[in-house]
Amino acid sequence: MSQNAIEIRDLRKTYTGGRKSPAKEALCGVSLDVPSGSVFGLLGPNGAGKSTLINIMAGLVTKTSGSVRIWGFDQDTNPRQSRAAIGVMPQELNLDPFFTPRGALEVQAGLYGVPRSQRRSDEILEMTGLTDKAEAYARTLSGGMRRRLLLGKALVHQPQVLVLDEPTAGVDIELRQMLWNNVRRLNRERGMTIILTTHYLEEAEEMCDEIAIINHGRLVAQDSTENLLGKLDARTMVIQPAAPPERLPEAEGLEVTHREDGALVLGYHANAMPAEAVLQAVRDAGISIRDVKTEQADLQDVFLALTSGR
Ligand SMILES: Nc1ncnc2c1ncn2[C@@H]1O[C@H](COP(=O)(O)OP(=O)(O)OP(=O)(O)O)[C@@H](O)[C@H]1O
Repeated sequence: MSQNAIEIRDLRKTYTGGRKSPAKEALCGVSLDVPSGSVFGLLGPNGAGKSTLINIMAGLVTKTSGSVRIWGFDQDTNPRQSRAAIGVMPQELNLDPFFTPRGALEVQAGLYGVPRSQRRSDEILEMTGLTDKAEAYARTLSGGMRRRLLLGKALVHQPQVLVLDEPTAGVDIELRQMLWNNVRRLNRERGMTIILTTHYLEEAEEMCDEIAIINHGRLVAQDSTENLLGKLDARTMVIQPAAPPERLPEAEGLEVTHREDGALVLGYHANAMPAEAVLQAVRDAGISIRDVKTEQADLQDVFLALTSGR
């Protein structure tokens, strides 16, 4: 087993256009490593290329060029093994309405060549909370139940890598909790590598060890969640002076603006300048502080900084 669950090199995808639509370059040379055992977040604005990337990994979309290795198996030279190593929970609730959950799991296991003796339908139904509905037609299942069944289907062949495409988009809090608890358990107890896309940045912040941000078909950042948040270390300190200042604080790397309401807005980078140094610059300017507030970056800021205006 390689150290990386997924290794992608210079991956490109151009959707060929039709008579009315021009060709679209959805991925413009993406290289990406997903460490095995991690919970990995793939983030980006709409149309960035996330689904294209996931669908190529899943073998559902054909790449234009580049290479994809899943669990050490190259997609081109070892298609069967690389496909067996990955399970995908898609975004769309595409289920055959006339299958029961148990039937759908059995068919999926059959497609992956899982021998009957090794099928785990009962266990998966239990895990996804569908035991009671095991024999109900899929068309009678609620949206939440369908989503859980899609998770179950992604797990029938016990893949080492589980990919979740927007698993919690539009789902209620209870189902979201259940999905995340399942995902955490699969990651912690079975060491399964999890790759997910989400629009909920707090969710990525909470769940993911590592995050890649993609925009316009290019990777714009990949790092541990902690480093990514640390990198964008822009801070703002808002100070209400006790009296109108005679001069403004000065220090290298400190940006100062004076607001109409008298407040001083101090912009600085926490990695280069501790808050104490900012306060010292304020005191050095002879300003006594009536009130102080700080704001720090969250993933939303990182995301905006990396994806806006490009
Ligand atoms: N089958 C297709 N034919 C032509 N263009 C496509 C096709 N699928 C996607 N695209 C285009 O490729 C680009 C990337 O789309 P993709 O669905 O991968 O983005 P995404 O990041 O997953 O967005 P979303 O979050 O909205 O799902 C978009 O401009 C999209 O319009």
